Parts: sequence; C-alpha cells; structure tokens
Amino acid sequence: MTPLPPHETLKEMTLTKVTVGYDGNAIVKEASFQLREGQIGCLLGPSGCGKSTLLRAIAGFESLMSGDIKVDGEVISSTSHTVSPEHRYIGMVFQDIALFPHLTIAQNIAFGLSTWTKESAQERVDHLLSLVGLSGFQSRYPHSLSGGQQQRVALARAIAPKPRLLLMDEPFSGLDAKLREELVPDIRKILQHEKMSALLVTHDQMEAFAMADQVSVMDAGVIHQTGSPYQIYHEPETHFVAGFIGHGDFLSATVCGPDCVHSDLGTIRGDLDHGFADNTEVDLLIRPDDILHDDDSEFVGVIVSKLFRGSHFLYRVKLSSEKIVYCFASSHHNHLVGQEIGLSVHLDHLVMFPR
Ligand SMILES: Nc1ncnc2c1ncn2[C@@H]1O[C@H](COP(=O)(O)OP(=O)(O)OP(=O)(O)O)[C@@H](O)[C@H]1O
Repeated sequence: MTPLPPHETLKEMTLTKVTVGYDGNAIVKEASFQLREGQIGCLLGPSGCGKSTLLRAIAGFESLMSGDIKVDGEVISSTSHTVSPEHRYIGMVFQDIALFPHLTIAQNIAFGLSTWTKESAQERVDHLLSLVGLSGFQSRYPHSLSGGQQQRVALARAIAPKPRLLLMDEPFSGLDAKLREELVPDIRKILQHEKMSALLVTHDQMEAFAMADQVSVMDAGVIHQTGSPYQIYHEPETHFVAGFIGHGDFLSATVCGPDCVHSDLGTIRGDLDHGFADNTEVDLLIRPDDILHDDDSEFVGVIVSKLFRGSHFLYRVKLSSEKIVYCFASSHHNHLVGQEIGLSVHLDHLVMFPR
C-alpha cells in the first residue's frame, strides 16, 4: 500500500471496533468513533482505562487485535496491515515536553522540516513563533523558557510539518492549574487557526470540555459514549458516564408514568417521555443545579457540609430518607451546617438507568 500523501488535511478518521492490547490481553475493546476535518476530539477516562494505548494504536505504535482504523477511506491499521508511524503524517505532543535541549527554539520548531527549502522552513518557523506568542524567542534555548512556554514550543514543533492529525497525550498535566487554564483555550485557538484535526487524551473533564468539540468517554477499555461536551454532561447514555462527568448523585426511584418518577424528592415530572415501563426501579441522576435552595418550600433537608464557590454555595443536604444530595444556593444564602433549609426541585430532563 502506498503511504498517505503528506500535507493534505484529514477529511475523516474512522475507528471501527478497534481492539488493542499487550501480550494477547485486550486493553481497549471494540472502540469505534469518527473524527472529522478540523475537529478536536478527546479520549476522556480514569487512569489506566486505555486512552494512551488507543492513541498509540492511532499513531501506529501498537498493532490491532481486531477492527480497523481508516483515514479518508484508506485502512492505516488492521490485523493484516499497518502503515508505519512515519507514513501516517501524524504529529504528537506528550506530557514530558521533551524539547531538544541543545537546539534553539527555532531549531526545535524546524526539526521536522528538513525536506523543506530553507526559506519556506524559516517562514513556517516565524509564522508558528508568532502564532504561539513567542516571537523574539527563536535564539533562546529550552531551559530558559517556562513550562507553559516550552509546551507552546512543543506544539509548534509538532504542527510545523502540517501533519494531518495531531495527537496529544496529557499535554497539560505537568503544568500548574492557573497556567493550564490560560494555555488550554490558547492551544484550541491555535489548532483552529491552523485547521488542524487533533485528538487529546486526558483524565481531566474540565480540560476536555475547554478543548474538545467531541469527547469519547472511556472506562476499562470501553468507549461508553462519544458526543459534544454538552451531550456528555446533559444526556449521558450510561451509568458510568453520568457518574464520571460533573457532580451528581443517584437517587433510587420508581417509574410512575411515561414522563414521571417517584423518589425521595417526591413525584417528579419530566418534559419528555423517558421510555421506561411503569413500576420499573431506576437510578435517577440528580445534578447540583437540579435542587435549589428555596426559603418558601415546605420540602426541607439538613445541611451536612458546604462549599463556597464565590457566586454560589454548593451544599450537601440530607433528606428525610437519609439520602444526601447536592443543593445549589446563591451566595447571599449563607446557612450553617446542621441548619434545615427549604429545597425545590427543578428537574426537566429525567436521566435514569435501570437499577
Ligand atoms: N507496554 C505495555 N505492556 C503491558 N501493559 C501495558 C503496557 N502499556 C500499558 N499497559 C497497561 O494497559 C492499561 C492501560 O494503560 P494506558 O496507559 O493505555 O491507560 P491510560 O488510560 O492512558 O492511563 P493513564 O491516564 O494513567 O496514562 C494499564 O493497565 C497498563 O498497565
């Protein structure tokens, strides 16, 4: 098979039932998703769930046990065929930034441009230095840059040869929280500016939400759901996704109609038909902003702990059933732990799973 032509943008990458493992043990099981031109995707899941293993298979460093990976309709990995990593035109950025210490910043960025003419390589390096906000740093050496600046150089180096896809394995986890908060949206803007399709691996959902157009949530080698950050948060398709993403509690509930359940919070009517038969026992997902503090409500709970979040309080409240749930209150409502407060339930979209 001929290698993929360089310097063309990726139109789509499709993973179909990809199983990857080590020594015959499957680690990633039947992973399927698609990434389209210019999209930033993310593999999000707890440590050890197989995110890096899947990323390495996409890069061509691990062979498949079953399934296939196609780029623009051409198979780049299957059980019978693997395009070598250097013929995939895929760039990579890792957590350990690994710049070449003996090369200047400009030389680091130009590293993958050996086949370019001197003028076009210089032009590309100047463009990228400006794009990552480091014009004037070209003659400096990596040790004289901060962690965030080094990660920007690593990004510039990875995208300099215009790979068709950029893979990023926990690229921000070595940086402190404040720097990460600044860098993540910047990197997203840079990738969008370059129309670069990218796939990020992270266990940090805030990072995934800030960076990605599409998130694939993984657990124990299985992709549970692929969707936009909004869908993953508001329309989780499995119990795992609902519990892993955002804050939330599950309440035992019993279905009492096509749009209704009965739980410790009373009878709740949603705005859609939930599809469960009457009397089915379910776990109902409750997000913190589904239960609001309401002084006028007769439905009460006792505060067992509280978190001040500046604009609001996040209370943990014990119901009469002993079940503890989150409750959202504006920061003007400063109550003491142990105090009883009124609660009102604002649950329109019922997210529930069979128990
Ligand atoms: N080369 C290897 N040989 C054998 N087992 C491996 C190898 N690399 C990873 N594993 C195992 O595969 C599983 C998944 O590892 P992987 O690094 O893909 O997970 P991850 O989701 O990226 O985790 P983390 O976020 O901690 O990096 C782990 O149990 C790990 O021990």
